[in-house]
This record gives sequence, C-alpha cells and structure tokens, in this order.
Amino acid sequence: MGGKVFITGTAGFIGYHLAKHLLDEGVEIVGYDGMTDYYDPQLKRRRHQNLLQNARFRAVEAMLEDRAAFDGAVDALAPDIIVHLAGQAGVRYSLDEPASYVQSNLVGGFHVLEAARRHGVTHLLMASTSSVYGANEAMPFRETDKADLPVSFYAATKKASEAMAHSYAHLWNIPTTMFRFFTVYGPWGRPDMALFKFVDAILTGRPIDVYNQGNLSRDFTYVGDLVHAIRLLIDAVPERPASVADIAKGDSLSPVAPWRVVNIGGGRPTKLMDFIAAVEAALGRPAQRNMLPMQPGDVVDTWADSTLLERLTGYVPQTGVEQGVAEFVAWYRDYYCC
Ligand SMILES: O=C(O)[C@H]1O[C@H](OP(=O)(O)OP(=O)(O)OC[C@H]2O[C@@H](n3ccc(=O)[nH]c3=O)[C@H](O)[C@@H]2O)[C@H](O)[C@@H](O)[C@H]1O
Repeated sequence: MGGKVFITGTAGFIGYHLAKHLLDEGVEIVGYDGMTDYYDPQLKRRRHQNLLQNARFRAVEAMLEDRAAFDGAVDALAPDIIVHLAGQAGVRYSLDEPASYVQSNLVGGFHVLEAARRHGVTHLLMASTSSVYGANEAMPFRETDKADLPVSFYAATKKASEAMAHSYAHLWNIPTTMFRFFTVYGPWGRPDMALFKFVDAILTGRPIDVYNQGNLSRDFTYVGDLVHAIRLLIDAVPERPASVADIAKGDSLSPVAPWRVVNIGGGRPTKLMDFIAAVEAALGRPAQRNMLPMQPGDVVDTWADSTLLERLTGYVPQTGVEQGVAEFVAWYRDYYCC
C-alpha cells in the first residue's frame, strides 16, 4: 500500500491493531491519540509503546478537539489517507457524560473532515457503529435500511458524523467510507466492554452483571477479522456515481457523493448467554451471575448483513466466539499475569 497514512485513535483498541497490521506491511504511519482517562491510560500507553518499537510509526498525543494540535500533526504529514478511529466510545457512558461525545465525536470529527478537505486525501475512512441501527427491528441490519431512531446519545453522535462526512464528500469530493462496527472484541480490548469486565470479575471472584436477564444478542466481531476487513476497504475507494442507475442493489453508495457506509460484523449473532458460556469455557471457571434489567441506551439485538463487505472486498469474517474469546483470555492472562 502506497502513500502517507494518518490514523486517529492508535492508542485505542482498534486503532492499535490496525496500525500494527499496516506497519507490518511496511506502511509509514502517524498516529494521533488523546490518551483520555475514560479507561486505564496505562493500557493506552502500552499500546503506543508497542507501536513505537517500529521506526515507521510516529505518535502525537493530543486531543481531537485541540484544533491547533490536530492541524499541526496532520499538516506536518500531509497525508494521502486518513483513518479516523478516535472518539468517545461506549453506549452506557453516554448517558452520564454526553458532553464528552459532543467534543470528541462532533467537534473532533469536524476537525478530521476539515483536514481531509485541506489535504485532498485520496480516501477518508471513519468509524461509525452498529448502534446507529437503534430501534430497528428488521434483521439482519442492512446499510441501506433507514437508521433514524438512535436510542443512545453515543449512537446519535455517530449518525451525525455519518451525515457530516456525507456533506463533505459531496461538497469537496472526498472519497469517504464509514465503517459500522459491531461489538468488536479481542486481545488488547477495552476495559469498559463486556468481555474484559466478565473476565476480570470471574478471575477475581466477583459476580458478572448480566443485562436484560441475558436476553440480548450481538454480532460480536473479532478484532483480527475487523482489521483484515478495514485493510481491504482502504483499497475499495468509493467513486461518485454518474447516475442513480449506476448504484448496485444493496450498495449504500450515495447518489450525490463518493461516500458509502459498510457494516463490519462477525458473521452471525451470538446470544449473550452463549458468549458468557464461551468465557467460562476459556477460563475453566463458572461465572456467578447478577441478573439485571435492560440498561437504558442498549439495543436488544444486533446482526450485520455482510453482503456489501463481501461484494467490495471478497472477505467474510471467520472467527467464532469460542476461538476469539480464548485469544482474549490468553492475552489477558499474559498481560495481567493471572
Ligand atoms: O457495536 C456497537 O455499536 C457498540 O459495541 C459496543 O457496545 P456493546 O454492544 O454494548 O458492547 P459490550 O459493552 O461489549 O456489551 C456486549 C453485550 O453485553 C452486555 N453487557 C455488557 C456489560 C456488562 O457488564 N454486562 C452485560 O450484560 C451488553 O448489554 C451487550 O448486550 C461498544 O462498547 C460501543 O462502543 C459500540 O461500538
């Protein structure tokens, strides 16, 4: 892969794995990350330290909403490609700290769009989320479905980012791909997410919290599969169609912009109780369950239609939860020595 790549969120879970993958391919990367204390910053520092072992990686640690710092970092590289993965994540935290989502996802996202415009990048790729499907009930979720009913503020800011990016793609002809990620998990995963919380609780003899009495399902996506899909999508640059008739059925490509949104899911939904069983199997220990009601902001089920991803890249994610959870547990035991 040629060109200079600027990635935001390289000290975060997904950005770290993507940067590692591209560095192994020989790509030069500038990684930008705010190192916020939303979860243990030590884990973020360790991710950056690992990336810095590679001489082709350079790190800039500053907030997205710090316009001067952000512009300085991007302009110093003058990137060909921007992959924007930084932001305030987490569904349930957005009920407590909505302002953080405005700053990172809306103000920060705007700064990314401005940078993409200024540098006339050949491809802008940005993270969105399965949460934008909100209260939709038709399964699996298709990119061409209407997704106008967010049930968390987190999802609302991500949907807004998709719309903001569309306007920039239309006005300034910026080829843009928005990823809708589905509950990504794996080694170096986020401490605020279910898998990390479950493993931590079981190993320290605490009960796990099980929301909605366990009646939930997710299209859990293994991070290795996700990174593989992102890598292939970097080469699938959207082109503004000459007419609506040029848009293939099921393609989310805009009729008026080089912009599309692509689901990246694991391939099949897994019931939360089956996911917990996979955690117990990988640890060789039973969990004590603290059964709780549905949490505000949560969606009940997610399931990605992966047809568009497969059409664009030829790739279908493969890793099942038994294998993926075992990979996480192996990393966790090694990292935390337990
Ligand atoms: O794809 C997304 O759109 C989102 O994925 C992720 O959200 P979620 O799907 O909620 O992931 P995650 O916390 O792993 O909970 C998994 C399941 O366990 C349940 N859950 C969770 C925690 C807990 O203590 N107990 C519990 O039952 C919980 O109710 C859920 O059913 C990202 O955080 C988010 O940034 C966003 O990208």
